[in-house]
Amino acid sequence: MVDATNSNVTNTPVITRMRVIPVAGRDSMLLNLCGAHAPFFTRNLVLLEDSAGRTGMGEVPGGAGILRALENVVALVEGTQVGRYNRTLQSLRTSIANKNVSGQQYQVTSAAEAAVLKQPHEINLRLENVVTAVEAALLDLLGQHLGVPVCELLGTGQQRDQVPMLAYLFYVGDRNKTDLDYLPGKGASDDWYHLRCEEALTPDAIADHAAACVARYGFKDFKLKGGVMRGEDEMAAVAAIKARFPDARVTLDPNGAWSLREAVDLCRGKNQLLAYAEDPCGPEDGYSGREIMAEFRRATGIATATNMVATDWRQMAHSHLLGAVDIPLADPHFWTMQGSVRLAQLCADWGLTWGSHSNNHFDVSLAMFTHAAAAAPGQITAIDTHWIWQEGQERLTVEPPRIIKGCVAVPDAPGLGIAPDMERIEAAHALYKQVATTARDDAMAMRYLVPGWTYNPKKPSFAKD
Ligand SMILES: O=C(O)[C@H](O)[C@@H](O)[C@H](O)[C@@H](O)C(=O)O
Ligand SMILES: [Mg+2]
Repeated sequence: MVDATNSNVTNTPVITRMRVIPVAGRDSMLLNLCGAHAPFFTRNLVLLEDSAGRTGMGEVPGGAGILRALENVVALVEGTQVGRYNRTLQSLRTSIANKNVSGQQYQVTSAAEAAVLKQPHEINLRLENVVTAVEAALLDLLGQHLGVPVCELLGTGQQRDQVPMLAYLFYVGDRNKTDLDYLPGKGASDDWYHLRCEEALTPDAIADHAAACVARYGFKDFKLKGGVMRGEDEMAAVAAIKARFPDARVTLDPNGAWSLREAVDLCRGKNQLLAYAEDPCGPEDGYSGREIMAEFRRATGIATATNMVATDWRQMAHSHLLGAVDIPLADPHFWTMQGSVRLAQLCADWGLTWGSHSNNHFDVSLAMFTHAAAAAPGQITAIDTHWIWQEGQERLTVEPPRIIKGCVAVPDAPGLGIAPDMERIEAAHALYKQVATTARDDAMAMRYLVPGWTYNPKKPSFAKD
């Protein structure tokens, strides 16, 4: 009898080398509930080489914990067959679960993570990040082997040719008040390249950012990161965007900083302004974030989105029973690419709308988002991407996907449709070695603007008392 597990009897290529490369890129002083982005962000890159001489790529959040976990699974990936990618991913899940990754330190970097850290889901998110890095690279290789784009290998295959993205706007702090190494935007060739480096704290400044983004990328959808100013001021900023682009879909995401009462007061009757509300409120008074979001939704009639209260299947089930969330933001980096598309299939059948959350990322992740969204059936909402803050100055691939008319065209090329630029990758790795601390720390930069500043999940970070 033939041993079907023997790699000699089937003919998909074998993984000959797995490289895990931590990389860093430059960022602006973006404000959020957790503080201000430092001048550098980090990511973990996985490069898989196979016996056919091809390279597959995957990118996930930075941080020492994920890096170490990825390094620990190299032996489980090398020597495996590309065609048996699910078996390989399953062996990763088992191995990581057995090693109990929760024992490692994981630092709060964002409100989303802060909420998650209070719960055991932290473990799942970490595990899925590790799995996704390898999954993306394996799917990239399988797609190249079969001659089809990755989206054809996900769910029921490619559903669209264009993936809508949103303009992810932030309040921006004044980098001149720090001695940190933020890049100046002066003299940049494009309005947006210049503006994204300059202070933006008023509704007008935010609307100027929106306009510069539209001019460069043609967006029709906007999201403002809130949890920074007073709720009224943030709603005024949304109104300012809407005044310039009346047909646009606009949302605001204070990362659960508002109380239920505040959120209802701010949003009730604002259906003309807000296309939906992203995590307007969160857990309070002994009620879970899902329960509070459900109450918000009933009280305002405004659709809700989240990357905080429905971040895995178990939370998703509770969320659905409560009627808490219309738009789960199923970021493939923590749902896995296959998991994110499975959730999209469920959304399509259950009358929900699929979307995706993001963090600062390079162009490999942009390709991963694009393929997951391309395979999402039914109606989707324009997906988050931080890429506009990096586009034009950062890249790890030869030719990054481009945002044109608010969309990324789904590549026809096999795999993820990207090719590594090894020079750029080495440079981003060198930068990492120069600047990386163990984890992202948004409080550090914020303390330049507000001495002694500390994180409070229920207090906008930059609002005057
Ligand atoms: O500051 C940021 O980049 C954001 O707040 C993210 O960290 C966050 O995860 C966000 O994208 C979100 O939607 O919650
Ligand atoms: Mg969010």
